[in-house]
Amino acid sequence: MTVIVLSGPVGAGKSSLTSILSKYLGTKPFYESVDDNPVLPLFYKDPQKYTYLLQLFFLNTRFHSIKKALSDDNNVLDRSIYEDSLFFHMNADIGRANKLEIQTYDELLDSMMKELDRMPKKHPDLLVHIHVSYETMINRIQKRGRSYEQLTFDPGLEDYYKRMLRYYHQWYEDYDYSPKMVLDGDKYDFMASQSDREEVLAEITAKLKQMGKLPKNWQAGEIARKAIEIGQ
Ligand SMILES: Nc1ncnc2c1ncn2[C@@H]1O[C@H](COP(=O)(O)OP(=O)(O)O)[C@@H](O)[C@H]1O
Ligand SMILES: Nc1nc2c(ncn2[C@H]2C[C@H](O)[C@@H](COP(=O)(O)O)O2)c(=O)[nH]1
Repeated sequence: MTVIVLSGPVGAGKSSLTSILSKYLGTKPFYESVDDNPVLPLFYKDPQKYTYLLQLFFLNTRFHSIKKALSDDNNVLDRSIYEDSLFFHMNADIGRANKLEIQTYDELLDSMMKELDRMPKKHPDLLVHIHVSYETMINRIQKRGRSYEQLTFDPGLEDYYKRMLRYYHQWYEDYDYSPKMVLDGDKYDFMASQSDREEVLAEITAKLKQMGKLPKNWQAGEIARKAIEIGQ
């Protein structure tokens, strides 16, 4: 049973790579709740008011999806539960949560993590972090086109995203729940370039192999190769 979690800031390419990687490995993808998240647009409109509610919403949905993912055989998750805390504390640091909310959130997260002790496994086998520069992040956010994430919607998002990149830098340095690896999200265009896509997948499978987490005779067969052809 191998659980892979992707991490990275907004627009890094987590959802896209979750889809590609899960098809390639023949495993199940688990996505975070975005389009069906009623609080997300409210948060971007009025972060002061909705930070706490959004965080509870994400924690709740992520917890359910993690519980499912950790009891399944093999799967790939788009974002880790550890990043929830990064987001909440980043927002709290800019004054969007009060002391009581911070304390309640931290205690709730702690209880939920303890609850995961009862699962067949608590942490992923591998964290794949996608590193991107500010320029790449903004280009990808524009390309995806969710209106409330655009700088034109709120110019204050420039500071928010730059802060996010700094917090992520430190977060990745400190992360030690599982083996980890970083991909250069600026360098690889795994959406448009077939060779970039194959290189990224080769990096990940090499790491899994080195960890003994790839079935011994696993190699990309015809089905896997077909699944990762651009345009599939
Ligand atoms: N490596 C990449 N190269 C070029 N475009 C990418 C890359 N990764 C993602 N994209 C594009 O950037 C946008 C955001 O990607 P997405 O996977 O939704 O990011 P995330 O889930 O990390 O927020 C999408 O339009 C996607 O097609
Ligand atoms: N305030 C928070 N926002 C979060 C959290 N998790 C995700 N998000 C936001 C960021 C994006 O606008 C959107 C989807 O994230 P992607 O990185 O997949 O684009 O949701 C959170 O915990 N707190």
